[in-house]
Amino acid sequence: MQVETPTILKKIVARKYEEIAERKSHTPYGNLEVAASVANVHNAPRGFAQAMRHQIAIGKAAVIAEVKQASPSKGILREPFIPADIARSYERSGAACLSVLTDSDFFKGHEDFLVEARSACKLPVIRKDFIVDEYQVLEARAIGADCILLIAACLSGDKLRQLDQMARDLGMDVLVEVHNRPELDLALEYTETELFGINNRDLHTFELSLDHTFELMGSVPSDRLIVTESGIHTRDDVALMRQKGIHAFLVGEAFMRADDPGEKLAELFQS
Ligand SMILES: O=P(O)(O)OC[C@@H](O)[C@@H](O)c1c[nH]c2ccccc12
Repeated sequence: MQVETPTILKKIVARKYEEIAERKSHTPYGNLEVAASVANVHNAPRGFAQAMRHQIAIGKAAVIAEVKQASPSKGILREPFIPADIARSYERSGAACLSVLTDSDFFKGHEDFLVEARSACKLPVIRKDFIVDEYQVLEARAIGADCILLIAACLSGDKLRQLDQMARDLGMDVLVEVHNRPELDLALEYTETELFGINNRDLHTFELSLDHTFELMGSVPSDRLIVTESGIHTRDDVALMRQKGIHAFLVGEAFMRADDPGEKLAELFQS
C-alpha cells in the first residue's frame, strides 16, 4: 500500500482549519463583524491595487515589500524583527505596498505585526496568510488589511468566488495567486480581481524558478496586473522581468536578510 506524504502546503492548510476552529470558539463571528465595520471608519482601505497602478503609470516598478520573520523553507530570516521599523524603511525607499505574514505556526507571523507595520506608514498592506474561510477575510479587515491573498492551490472554484467577492464587498482588494495553468484557469473563471500573482515557488515542493512567470504570463488577460512573486534577488532578475513586461513584484527574503530592508529595495529597483 502506498502512503501519500502530505506536502508542506497540505500540512499548513490542515493546521489552518484547526486554528480557525479555535479562533471561532474564542471570538464569535458577530464580534468580528463589528470590528470590521469599526475598521472601515478608523482604518479605511488605502487602495492597494490603485497604489500599484500608480507606480506603474509613472514608469516605476510596483514593489510589494514583504515583512516576514521566517519561512518553512528558509527558517529565521531576520533577528531582531521590528515590523514598524521595516515598514518605515520600505516606505522611504518607494515601496508601493507592504505584505505582512500573519501565519504564526509556519512563518512566525502575527496579526499584531500587520497592525504595527500599517500604523507606522501610509502604505496599503496585504494580509499574507492561508485564507480558506470567510472568518479570516473578516478578520483581515478588522485588523486593517487593505488587501488579502487568495492562493488558488488551496481553494475550490466556489470558495475562490465567495472569498474574492466578500473581500471586495468589505472594500479590500484581492491578490489571487497561481503557480500553474490549471490554477490560472480556475482563478480566471472564479475571481474578478485585477491582481494576478504568479508564484515562482511551488508551495508543495518549494522548487523555485522564475520561468513560471514567463510561461504563464501570456495566458493572463491584458486587463489584469501580473505580480511576479518569490525568488527575486538581484538587479538582473528585476531587469529581466521588466524587459518581458512584468512591472509588479512581491519580494521578501532578499529584503529581510539585508541590514536595511529599504536600502536593499532601492539597490534592486532604482534605475
Ligand atoms: O521571500 P521571497 O522568495 O522573495 O518570496 C516572497 C513571497 O512571494 C512569498 O513569501 C510568498 C508567496 N506566496 C506565498 C504564500 C504564502 C506564504 C508566502 C508566500
